Amino acid sequence: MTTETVVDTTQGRKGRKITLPARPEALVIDPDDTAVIVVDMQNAYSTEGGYVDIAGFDISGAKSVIENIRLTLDAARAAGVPVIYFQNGWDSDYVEAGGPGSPNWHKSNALKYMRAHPDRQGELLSKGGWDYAIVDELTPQPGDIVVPKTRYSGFFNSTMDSTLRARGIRNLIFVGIATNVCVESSIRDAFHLEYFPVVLEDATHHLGPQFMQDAAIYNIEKFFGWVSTTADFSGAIRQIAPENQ
Ligand SMILES: C/C(=C/NC(N)=O)C(=O)O
Repeated sequence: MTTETVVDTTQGRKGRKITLPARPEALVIDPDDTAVIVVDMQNAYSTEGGYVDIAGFDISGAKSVIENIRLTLDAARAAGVPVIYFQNGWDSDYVEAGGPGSPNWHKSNALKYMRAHPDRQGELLSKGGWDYAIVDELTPQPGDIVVPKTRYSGFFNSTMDSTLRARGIRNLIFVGIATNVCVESSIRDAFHLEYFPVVLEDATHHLGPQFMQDAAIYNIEKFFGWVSTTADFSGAIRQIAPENQ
């Protein structure tokens, strides 16, 4: 069992340092090496009438998560920390979704729903459509970066890794939906690509039973990263906001 109480991600490099309260250890991070990653905050996953709602998943917790993400993004932007959105979906012909030769064809609940309800064909997770759009409460702002993705992990078939490396970003603060699908998938790949992933547990929502949220947070804390909260991140990053200098 580790006896560390603080992990210094800066490894002694010069630069600004803030301490982010987190589990299993607090993290010392350089805000200039840090970005907030907003995972798939689209109508598809957060809004009544969107894909996961009509597919039968419970999204009743999404509204509070949207508010916590809004608070997180306000704090990040005020401190000059980059905000990067993942946006999940495919072209309107679903070529990017893969055909029957792709496991995605067989596992995607959106594709399966549209095959069972042909009148909805072309509506779910289709680029340019309402379901694919970022929710109104979290519209990307000037200077934010939007990275399209076509699978659960934002590090596959996307520009994400080069977008981060080009900016020297190594600490990734994850918020979004779903904790146990695209958030955890992206955190796992971030970890394997040598990033320091942190999830803000009260700014994420799961798909499925409550124990899936608990399991995903356990997995991240124990094996793939660190866990913090909206209040702890906002409080830590506020130290470097220009009005507080
Ligand atoms: C099941 C699912 C999850 N998406 C996500 N953003 O976690 C999907 O996209 O079909």
